[in-house]
Amino acid sequence: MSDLSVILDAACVVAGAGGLGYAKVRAPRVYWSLVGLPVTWGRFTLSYRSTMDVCGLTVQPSRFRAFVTRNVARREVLPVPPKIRRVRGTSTGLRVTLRLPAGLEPADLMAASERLRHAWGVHSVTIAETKPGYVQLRMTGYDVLRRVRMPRTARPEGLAVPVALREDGTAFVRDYRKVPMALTLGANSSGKSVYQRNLIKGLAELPVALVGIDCKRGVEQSAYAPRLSALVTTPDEAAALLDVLVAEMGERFDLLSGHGVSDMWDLPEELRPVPVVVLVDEVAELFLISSKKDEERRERIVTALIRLAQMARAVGIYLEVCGQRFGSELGRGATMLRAQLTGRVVHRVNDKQTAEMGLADVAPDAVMAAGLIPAERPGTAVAADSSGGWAKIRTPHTSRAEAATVCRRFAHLVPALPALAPFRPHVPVDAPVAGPSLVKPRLVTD
Ligand SMILES: Nc1ncnc2c1ncn2[C@@H]1O[C@H](COP(=O)(O)OP(=O)(O)OP(=O)(O)O)[C@@H](O)[C@H]1O
Repeated sequence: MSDLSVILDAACVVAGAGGLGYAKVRAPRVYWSLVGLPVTWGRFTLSYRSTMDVCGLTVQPSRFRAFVTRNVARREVLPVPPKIRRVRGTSTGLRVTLRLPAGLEPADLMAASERLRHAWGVHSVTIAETKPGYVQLRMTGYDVLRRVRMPRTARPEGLAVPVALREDGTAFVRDYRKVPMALTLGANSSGKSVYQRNLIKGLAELPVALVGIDCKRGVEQSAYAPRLSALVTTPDEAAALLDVLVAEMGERFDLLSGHGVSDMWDLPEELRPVPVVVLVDEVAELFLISSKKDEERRERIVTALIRLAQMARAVGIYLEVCGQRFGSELGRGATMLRAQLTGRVVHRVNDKQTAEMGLADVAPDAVMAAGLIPAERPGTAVAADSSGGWAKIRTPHTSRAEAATVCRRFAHLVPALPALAPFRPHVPVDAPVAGPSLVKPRLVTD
């Protein structure tokens, strides 16, 4: 009898260990919550002081503090690490808020993040400054970018769309009011279209006008036609549409000056024009020319894009440009336009120059990270902006059909914008959701 119970106990232990091993590989979230989090929390609590000490993240307390707390001279008190303000476990890692003592700055912790990662046995440690004097250590227990699951709280709101997951387990949010103009670069099959799909899926439920410029004959964006205020699929149509957008920008500036304000968001809500997001797929198609006649069109397009990129933020017109490369080889105006697109997302690239085109001017440290994105991880990218900060991100896998379904669901949100009416794509009432040539763009020219 006792032999049997021993065997049963052993079987339970083996099954339990096997289950945990399986969970570690197949369900890392579950494994982290059951095993990783308590173990890491314990390890962190027990070794915090000594780890910070060996990593050089302690400072001698001030004379006043030494006297008040210990009633001894400053030199007799041990150096102190940053004060722990809060420790919080999440489904992907551990967040620790620290109050920095005088003499330490966020950069000191950033420089030590690799050492902290090893000390606490976690997948990654990133440091974010939350407010002056405070930082958050964001530890992840496992590789959250292997299978992307967006945080439940990440919802589109205002003009901000959570579009991908960062390496530290938080959502990467594309916020048009903070970064109005952006450029997405990447090699073939690196995940640019999926990035734009996630963006469109989020934008579709917000009160914005969406404008598509897809010179690959609309193969990607035609599926989103029900939610688009305008869609053009050839460079000629794009030139006409961009002229209209520049005229719209002028009218909106007249409105601002009539009300004595310099930004659309300062207008009373009832007077505020609807924000417009212009999504340009494969921007090189707009720059390339094959004849003398094309040259004039190219000039028109480039001038309009530069004017919009330089000024349209204040009147709520935003550019989201996507392409494989975007450098001086595209001709006059390309680098000038690129400089205005300060939000950058660079997917896997074929050469270092492309990574430099996308990142060197805003976040030089990120260039190397973009060059290391593996081909077997499509959708992975480096996101940066002119603040100098950057993060590795990966989009959730969203199919074209999924994004198209969302666009149909929110088709009633297409705002009335008379200027764009001639470019409104015609959507057959009973059209299938994501057929390759779902809609015929309709362009009415005078
Ligand atoms: N986040 C992701 N997770 C998993 N698979 C992805 C992800 N993003 C993209 N993929 C896959 O990678 C492949 C290429 O993606 P996508 O079409 O977005 O690339 P692209 O850069 O737009 O390519 P192209 O320039 O050729 O149009 C697709 O099969 C897609 O399903």
